[in-house]
Amino acid sequence: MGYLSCNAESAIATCDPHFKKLKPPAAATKIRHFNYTDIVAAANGFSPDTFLGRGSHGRVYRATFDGGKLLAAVKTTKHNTASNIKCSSPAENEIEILSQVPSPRLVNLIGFSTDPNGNKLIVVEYMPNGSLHDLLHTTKKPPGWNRRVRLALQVAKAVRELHSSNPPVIHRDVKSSNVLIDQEWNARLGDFGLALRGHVEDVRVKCTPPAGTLGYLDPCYLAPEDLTAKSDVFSFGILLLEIISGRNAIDVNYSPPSVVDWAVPLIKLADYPGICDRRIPPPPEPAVVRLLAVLAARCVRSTAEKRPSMAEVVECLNLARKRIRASPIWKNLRRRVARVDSSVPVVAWEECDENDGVRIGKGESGKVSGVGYGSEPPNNNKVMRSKSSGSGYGSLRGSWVKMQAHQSEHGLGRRKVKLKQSKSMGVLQGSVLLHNNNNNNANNNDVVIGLEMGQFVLREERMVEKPLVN
Ligand SMILES: Nc1ncnc2c1ncn2[C@@H]1O[C@H](COP(=O)(O)OP(=O)(O)OP(=O)(O)O)[C@@H](O)[C@H]1O
Repeated sequence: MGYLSCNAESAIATCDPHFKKLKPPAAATKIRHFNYTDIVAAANGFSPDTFLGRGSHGRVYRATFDGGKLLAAVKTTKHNTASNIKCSSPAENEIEILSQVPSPRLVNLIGFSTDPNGNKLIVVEYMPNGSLHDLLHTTKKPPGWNRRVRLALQVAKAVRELHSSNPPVIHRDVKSSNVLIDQEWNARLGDFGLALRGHVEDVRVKCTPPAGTLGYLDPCYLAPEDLTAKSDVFSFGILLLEIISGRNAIDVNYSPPSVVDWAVPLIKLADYPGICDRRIPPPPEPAVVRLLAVLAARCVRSTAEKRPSMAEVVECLNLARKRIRASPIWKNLRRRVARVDSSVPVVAWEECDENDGVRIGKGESGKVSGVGYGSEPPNNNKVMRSKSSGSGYGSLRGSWVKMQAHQSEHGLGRRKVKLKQSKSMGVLQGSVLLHNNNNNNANNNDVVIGLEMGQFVLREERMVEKPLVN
């Protein structure tokens, strides 16, 4: 019983079994300075068969170094001439930050190079299973709840690690396309082009204009001095809503298009099934969705100070994960799998779930291809494809933000949509107690989530019958 809080900020290495399984990052070793000609050869002359994708700063290619021993991703970049502010380019920034905070939770830096035009090339660890965006929005078989919670937890731990490093790192671009999936299907946070390392009072942090991706950008972050770690918490909240609902941060197939404006009112009404991804069966424990939904709503609250810290977010997600794994269905599944093949270590199977076996369709170029959805969005227009396009830049009160437009094939054919900034609706009024909808499932350990005046309060306690009092 009691409010959730986390005092385990520095306990990653000792308390987290997942961490122990992770290999030490390549970046823990020396950062390499590659010859440009070696990079060209390793990426097969930047041919289409090595092309992985395109971002707002350039193209990404698969490259093989050291006689086939090292598989990496090479990010080509161009200096952003649109900005008249004297600062390092996103590529230089990424190299600087990633070389200082190697972690098995991040897409680590292996090395860098410079092309004949002076543009930087960044060599990072290769992530063979695409991005979380691909996994959520373009796979035939979207991930189930266990996998979703596990991925959310891994991202949360990555952001917590950044925030607790000294000096802290604020990522500023937490979003599903910047979460890549490694060989063991672990989530890794990448793309540090916009990240800032330093204390809030540091000159560099104070002088850097706001930046981020529309749809994920904290509405409180309008001037350099507004930046705090809570801006990453907001973006993580959007990501969590995306993970719960399977819909994009901004999606014109929904009304309202912003996931915050759409989901938070439903969460206020305790309509948790209403925000769940309809392509997958409901979670074995209904309380898990409540926990996730309320956590996401707390993260996107309009008052930054009232949002939880990433340490608290990790604590909540740990609780959600434990509840899924403690459910009878999940225990049965593990027991049955262990019986079928006793030679397979249970730990390996624990990472799978009811929707495992996700395969990402690859086009000729090796880029993940779009696949039709198995269910319909609320407006009953069948979405055949919902895919993040390359980002452009737009001006938001004098600052530069990436605009992540979502193209949709929607009866009228493909169209590009100009997006509006998403607004937070995190502040709640009124006092209400949200009971478990399915009383048959109630037991002494049920999670009861209370909504109190103006704020979400998350408690784990025994089932109670009367409303919470302030
Ligand atoms: N380390 C990597 N391993 C494998 N694929 C990668 C890697 N890094 C990026 N990609 C792929 O390359 C594509 C472009 O990535 P990039 O990070 O440049 O842009 P983005 O995150 O999609 O968009 P933005 O630049 O707006 O943040 C993505 O589709 C991503 O899946």
